[in-house]
Order: sequence, then C-alpha cells, then structure tokens
Amino acid sequence: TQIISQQIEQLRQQLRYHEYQYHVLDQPQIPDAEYDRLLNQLKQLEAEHPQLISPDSPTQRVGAKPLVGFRQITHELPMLSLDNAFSDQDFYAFERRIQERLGRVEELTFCCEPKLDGLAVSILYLNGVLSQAATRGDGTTGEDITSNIRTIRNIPLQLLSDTPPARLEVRGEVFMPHQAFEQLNQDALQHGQKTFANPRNAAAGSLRQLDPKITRQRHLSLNAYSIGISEGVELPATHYARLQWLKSLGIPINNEIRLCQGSAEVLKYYQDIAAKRDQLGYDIDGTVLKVNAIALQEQLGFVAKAPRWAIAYKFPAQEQLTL
Ligand SMILES: Cc1c[n+]2nc(N)[nH]c2nc1OC(C)C
Repeated sequence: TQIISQQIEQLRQQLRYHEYQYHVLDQPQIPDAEYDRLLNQLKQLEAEHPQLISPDSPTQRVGAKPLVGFRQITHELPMLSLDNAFSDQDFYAFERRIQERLGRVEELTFCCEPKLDGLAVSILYLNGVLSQAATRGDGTTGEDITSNIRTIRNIPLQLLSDTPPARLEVRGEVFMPHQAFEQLNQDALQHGQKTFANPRNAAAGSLRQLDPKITRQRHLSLNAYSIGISEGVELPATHYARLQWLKSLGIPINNEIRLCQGSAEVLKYYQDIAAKRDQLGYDIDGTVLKVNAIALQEQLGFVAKAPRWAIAYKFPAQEQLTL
C-alpha cells in the first residue's frame, strides 16, 4: 500500500492547496465540483485504508462525537482587550501619549484593520498541525472549542509550510457573514426554532455548540489579527509583515488591512472603512489601529486595567535638597 499512501498524501496536498486558493487568496483554481470530487476520492481511499487516516487530513473536519461540556484552557499569554477611541481627538491624544512615551517626533506607521464583530479565539498549531483552540473567555481562561474550530472551512488543519514553527498561536475573530446569518435565521423560522438577534450572537452560539456537526452547518469564518505564542521561528519585525506571513501559511486575514503613515492617513482609513461598512458582507464595530513596529509595541507594553474607582492623588515632586 506504499502506492496508496502516496496517492492519499498527494490528494491531501492538492486539497490543502485548493483550500488555500479559495479561502485565503479568494482565487479558486478549480470549480467547486472538482474540489468535491477530489475530496470524495480521498474519503473513498481513507475508507478503504482506515489505518492511513490522520487527524490533519482535509477529510477530518467533522470528527468528534458531541461533547458533554467544555474543558477549560488557560492562555499562556493573556488575551487582552482594547482601549476605545470615540473621536478624532481621542486618537490624537492616543498618538500624543505614544510619542511622548517614546520620546519621538517623526511620524509613526500604523497597521489599520477593521474590527470584526465576532468572537475572539486562540488556535494553537504544533509543528504546523492544528492541535488546540480556545475562546478568549475572561482573557485568562477560555473554553476548549477545538472540535468546533476544526469545522470552519477557512481554518487550515495544517499550515502550508515544509518548515512549520514548533509552536504557533494564531489569534483572531470568528464571525458569521451576513449571508450565512440570514440563511440561518430563515431556516430557524421555518423549523420553529429560535432566531439569533445578530451575527455576533449567532457566531457565539455556533461556536459553543457541543455537537461539531451543528457548528459545521453554521458557515463561520476566521480572520486572524495577531500572533500569541511562537516558538522555533524568527518572526517579522512589523505587525503588517506578520499578518502577511500568517497569510502565506494559509491563515486567512482580512483584506481591508492597510498601512498608514501618521494620524491624517489613519483617520482617512477610519472614514474609508466607515463609508464601506455596509458593503463588507459582515459586521464590524470600528477599526483597530496598531503601532506597526514590534520593537515600539514592546517598548510601549500594556497598561493593566487600573481600577476606575480609585485614583492616586500625588504630592508635587519634592525639590531635592542639595546638601
Ligand atoms: C483584541 C483585539 C481585537 N482585534 N481586532 C483586530 N482587527 N485586531 C485586534 N487586535 C486585538 O488585540 C491586539 C491588540 C492584540
């Protein structure tokens, strides 16, 4: 069965390539019917040789039997939330604080992204194989939704690299496109089931299904927006380049991501996305504007969420007595 296992491996590579072209580049090379034919051919071969089935095969998206509950997973790196800006002034103040903290004057480059209105997730690839996935939860602990994440078509079960990192944690938003949301509510109405108020609730409800066969029917999608843990790889020096790198590995990122030089371009980006918000085909609730250079991100760090109810009212710095 050496020939058979070569046939199986060749089909798997072909299917992964076509999934990448379709879901990540939005440039399918073959019609859907041809993709289905290849997938069925692989299913047939695996059915005849079950000992050759491996969890990262494109046929293994819906496997697990329904869970009875969700295991808890603790994030090695906390999944933090974002401070908000509600006006151009807020953004100028944000940029000014950064410049002051960095002691810089030249313009900053920002990586600007639409903020998808879905559910933040963490997906861990071990040696390029999808091994674990969790919800954000409270930022420290989330729920193990690995079997449900595996059913999302644009999430690769294996990274497209011959030299994958030992560990790579992809963070992103799982969302339900408008078309899938309308279809789901229509089906629910026809079957006298409850409808969802909005795509975000529908995505949350679909990801927290105990039966992955139900999740699979919900047509969810992922857009990655950052990297958590990474081991065994030298990452690019800017956030934008890291997102392009993820895309080259077969991880889908949003196609409205842009680099902007300085606050004027950033605020124009914000207006551009606001103007096209109704044509995107999925819900967004704003934009996320990030300092692009990783070295500057590390220099700026995080502010732990200080209590809103307490403040330290300090005495003026005492004049140092010169003895
Ligand atoms: C919480 C979050 C949410 N989002 N959404 C996008 N597009 N980027 C992004 N980045 C986030 O956090 C990073 C700053 C790590």
